[in-house]
Order: sequence, then structure tokens, then C-alpha cells
Amino acid sequence: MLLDRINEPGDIKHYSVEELELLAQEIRTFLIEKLSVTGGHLSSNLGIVELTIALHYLYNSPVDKFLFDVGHQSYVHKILTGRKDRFDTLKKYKGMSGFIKRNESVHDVWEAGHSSTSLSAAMGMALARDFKGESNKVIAIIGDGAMTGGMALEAMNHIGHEKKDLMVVLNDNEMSIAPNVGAIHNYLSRIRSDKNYKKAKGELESLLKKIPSIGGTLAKTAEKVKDSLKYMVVSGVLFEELGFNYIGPVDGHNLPLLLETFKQADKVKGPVLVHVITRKGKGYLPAEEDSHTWHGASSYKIESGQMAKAVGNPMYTEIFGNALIELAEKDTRIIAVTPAMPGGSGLLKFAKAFPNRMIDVGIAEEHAATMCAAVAGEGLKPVFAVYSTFLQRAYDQTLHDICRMNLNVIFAIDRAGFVGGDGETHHGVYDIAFLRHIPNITIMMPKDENELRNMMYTAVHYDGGPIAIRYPRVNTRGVTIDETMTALPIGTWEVVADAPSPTAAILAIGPMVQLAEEAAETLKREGIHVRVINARFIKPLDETMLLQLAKEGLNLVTIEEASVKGGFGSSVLEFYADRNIYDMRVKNIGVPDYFVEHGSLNEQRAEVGLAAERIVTEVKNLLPKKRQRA
Ligand SMILES: Cc1ncc(C[n+]2csc(CCOP(=O)(O)OP(=O)(O)O)c2C)c(N)n1
Ligand SMILES: CC(=O)[C@@H](O)[C@H](O)COP(=O)(O)O
Ligand SMILES: [Mg+2]
Repeated sequence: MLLDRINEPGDIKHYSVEELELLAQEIRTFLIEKLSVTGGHLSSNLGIVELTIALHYLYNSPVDKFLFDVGHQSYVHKILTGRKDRFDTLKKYKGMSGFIKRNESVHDVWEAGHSSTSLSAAMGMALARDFKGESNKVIAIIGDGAMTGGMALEAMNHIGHEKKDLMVVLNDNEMSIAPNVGAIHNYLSRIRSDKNYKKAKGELESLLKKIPSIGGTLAKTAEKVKDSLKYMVVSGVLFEELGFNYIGPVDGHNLPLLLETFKQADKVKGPVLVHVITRKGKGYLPAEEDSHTWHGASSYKIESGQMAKAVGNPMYTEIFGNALIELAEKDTRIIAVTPAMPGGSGLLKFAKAFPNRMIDVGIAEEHAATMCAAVAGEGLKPVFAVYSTFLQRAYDQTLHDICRMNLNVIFAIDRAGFVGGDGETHHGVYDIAFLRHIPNITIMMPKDENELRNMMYTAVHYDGGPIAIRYPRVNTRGVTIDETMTALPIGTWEVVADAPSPTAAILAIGPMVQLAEEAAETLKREGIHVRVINARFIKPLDETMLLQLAKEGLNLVTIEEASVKGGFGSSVLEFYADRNIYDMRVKNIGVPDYFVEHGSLNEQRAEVGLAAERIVTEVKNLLPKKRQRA
């Protein structure tokens, strides 16, 4: 196999085009085999095989810089840069990352995970290169979905102004995760059908030449018509107007054509955009026909080496999607908004039930947030469904446009906590810290699926301003679903376990409540009695309960699967400090101040000490010294 002989990009430089095409077939087979065991971003990587081979064949990584936008489609790059033998560890603990990782290879020059950063980075690398008087290539590989991200447009605006030598390869497969949306997508679609334009233009010219005498005048008029037609359809005029040299569209699976195209592009001075048309999932029919389902690891489950459609227990996401349908049936004010994640956010069924009430804005979290503010300002009930990590993009819009005007936006924050295989770029562990200090916002987290439903009911019937529900990327607790949903009194916590004279109280949020209950059982067996509190409102705190705990003189342990710095636990400390209550002994357990890498959820929790055993230890550490010795 050709693949066996590849340990670095230079190993393919002497291959013939026929051998490169054979290599592409081998890589596709390799990807399907490996990912049928490990999972991963299958369809995006199957679609970028020839393109990645062509780039490594023509250019010299790492001197020439390859910047993969998002980085989920960098498996072929990893294969060609000496990591094919690590694919059994893909997204595994201490194994190979599913994204570009600088500490993995010198060929990995720009990390991502969040979309639309590659063009800004390419501009930065070109700027630095020119300052240093170097002459390497800077090549950003960005998908049509990522191109809808605001950062990409900001960068293009600047690149077109500076006119530095750099290349943008637009990998256009008409798909984001779901089918791509937006005016840019529509524009690209028109270019993709460019052959129609060429045909129309040719026919128009030959027709005019046949008309004697007036033909000339008509031709001039027609020229204007043709030019206006050009401004509607012709390939790349949008990019040309932004200062790029546009080349394309070109078939991204035709290796000889790709090689020739890039050779042409190399002759161009200034920024050049090569528009490559690919098919997401190419080479694996189920993924070609339904690249949405086969986009990411959570979309399919591996069974006996074969890939099967998504199976498994419902996650909180499914409970959210079903409950939103129930609520929307009764409340026509409800509008669901997603930034390009309808599937991952559990809104596909909602979209079927209410086609005009599910709005996919593309990869545009900032826009989504401010749009929701305006929708709420007009008296409707926008539900902004967004992963915690991607909400980081909309911090200012949340503060400046939603909370400051105190508008009734509902935040459905999914993937709150560790996410497992996607690792540090995707963990939802900072939203408590970056939201709880903003005035007017209410933040909740359910301990189980019934509480999630009740929180959604609470949020829909709450008109006191912005309200957020955060829930994790884990299976639900499997409790029996109560058909009825009820409102929770804002700012009230729930005692889930108690004892006659507890020595301590454990304040837990979300899935940590279950760990706290387990810890309480263990402590009870050792004669140490504690109260377990489901601190289901992260903001506002249950001040009555906090003052009662102080009155009883209980030690406190707080636990959250979120940044301990600035998290829920620190808000408890602030509460007591603000009231000059200093004799409370409080221990905060949470995610420490470093980035936790990819692995399984359990491995990540174990690494940072989110475990019942840790709670037991911390409760004991807070006991009076004499009791600790007992
Ligand atoms: C800021 C941000 N929002 C959402 C996502 C989730 N996401 C990951 S890949 C992707 C689609 C990217 O589409 P495209 O760039 O066309 O790449 P393709 O998978 O089609 O090759 C999305 C929405 C993200 N990574 N970053
Ligand atoms: C690359 C990216 O950002 C998404 O594909 C993400 O990996 C989806 O995560 P889930 O699998 O949790 O939906
Ligand atoms: Mg795409």
C-alpha cells in the first residue's frame, strides 16, 4: 500500500498523479475503517481527501503554513504528516486530538475547534512573514459553513485591503453540519451552477453578432445586461470586489485539475481565493447521502465495526427538544434560534413541527444573540439554543443587547460541562463564570430530565428578563418523565437529602447532585451526616437557605462541572463575604485553572476530581481537627 510508505509529506512528492489518486482511495478506506471503531468527524474528512493530498504534494509544510478552519477536517493532513499509526487513539484520553494540535506535530501550525478563525490567523501569519522578510506560503482551508462566520468576513475585509500574498482555499460542499444557510451560501450555489451562466453568456454573444447594423448598438446594451448578469452570477465577483483574485469553481475530487489550478494560483500576486467544490462524505454512500447524520461522533454509534445510525439513551438534548415542542404547541410566541447546530441542539423535530419557527442563522452566534434580543423586544419568546462553548462568541451581545435591556430571551445552553472527545475547545465549563456577573440574568441547571422540563416551563412563563438553562452532554438519569411541567419559584434550591444534625452541607449543581448523593451515603456509613442541596438556581442564589446554613454553622462543600474560578462556588463565598459572615468553612470543587484535553467524560472528571470520593474527602477535611482524628 502506498499509505504504508508515507511518514511525512515529502514521501508523496515523487508520486505520479495516478499514484496520488490511488493514495486517495487508500486514505478513504483507512478513514472508514478507523472511524468505524473510534467515531469522529467522518463526512467532513472523506470530502477533503484529494484537496489535502494536492496541498501537501505542491507545498512544503511546515515552512508553508496550512491553517485548517475548525480543524475537524484535518484527519487527512494528520495521515500525511506521520500520524496514521495514532488513529486508534483518535479523541481518546492522552491520544490523538480530533483537531489540529501544535504539540502533536510541527505541521500543525494553527489550532481551532471554534469556526471561522483561519482567515484572521492567515492574515496574521502573512503580516509576520512580511515583517520578517520571509517568503513562505500561507494557506487557509475554510469550509462554506465557516465562511458564514462573522470573523471570516471581518478578516476578508482586512485581507482585501492589505493585499498581502496569501491563499484561501474555500472547501465548498454545500454543507455546514446541517445544510448550509445564508446569502453567502446562496451566492456560492449560483457560482456552482456557473456553467449555466457561461452557456447563457455564449448564446447571447452569438445571437447579437447575427443581427446586422443595429446589432452593434444592441451589443453594447447587451454588454451592460451581460455585466449586470455577471454581477448576479459570475464566479467570484463578490470575492473579487473584496480584493481577492478568485479562481474557480474547480472540482475538488479531480486531482490533476486541482494541481493545475493551484499552479495557476501561485502565479497570482496578492490574496487569492480558490473555490473548490467537494462532496461531503465522498466515498461512503450513507455519509454522502446524509452528511449531517455522519458529520460528528455524536451522530453515529459504532457497533461491531459497522457504523450504525445514532442510537443510545436520550441525552438532555432530546428532552429539551421534545419539551420545546410541547411548550410551542401552547405558546405561539416561542421561536427557536440556532447558530448552525439544529441537529446537535435537538431542534430537528421542532423544525418539522414548526418549520417557520426554527431559525438557523448559520455559524453566527453573535448575530443570533442580538437578533433574539430584538425578537424578545417585540414581545415574542426567542429560545436561543446554543452550545456553552459557542456561546462564548456572543458574550458582549448577551451583556450589551440582552441583559442590559433586560429582554426576555431564553438561553438553552447545551453541552454545559465536559464534552469528552472534542476536548478543551468544546468543553462548556466557562458559561457560569462569564454569565453570572451580568446583571438581570437568571441561570438554572437541572438535576434530572424532569427538572429540565420544569425549568423550560419556568423560563417560558418568566417575564423578568433573560433566563438561561444549562444542561450537559450526558445521558439523562432515566427517571420517569412527569407529563405535566410546573414552574419553579425563582431562586429556590431543593434539599434532596438531610440528616438530624448534619455537620456539613453539599451544594451541587446539575449532574453533580448525583455524586453528592452518593457521597452522602458513604459518609453516613462512617457516621458523618450531611445535607445535600440541589442548587438548581446558580443565579439568583437561594439567600434564605444560605443564611440558614450559616445560622446552623454548617461547613459547606460546593461542586460544579465548571470553572472553579468565577463559578457557582465562588458566588457562595462572595455571598458570605458581602455579609461579613466569615466563620463558614467552605470548599469549592470544580474544574481547575487549566485546559482539560480530550478523552472520555469520566476520564476528564476523574482527572480534575469531580467524584463522590473527592466530596467525601473534602467534607472530612472540613471537620474539626479532633473529629478528623476520630
Ligand atoms: C463558533 C462555532 N460555532 C459552531 C461550531 C460547530 N461546527 C463545527 S463544524 C461546523 C460546520 C462547518 O461547516 P464547513 O466549514 O462547511 O465544514 P465542513 O464540515 O462542511 O467541511 C459547525 C457549525 C463551531 N465549531 N464553532
Ligand atoms: C467540530 C464541531 O464543533 C462540531 O461538529 C462538534 O464536534 C459537535 O459536537 P457534538 O458531537 O457534541 O454535537
Ligand atoms: Mg461545508
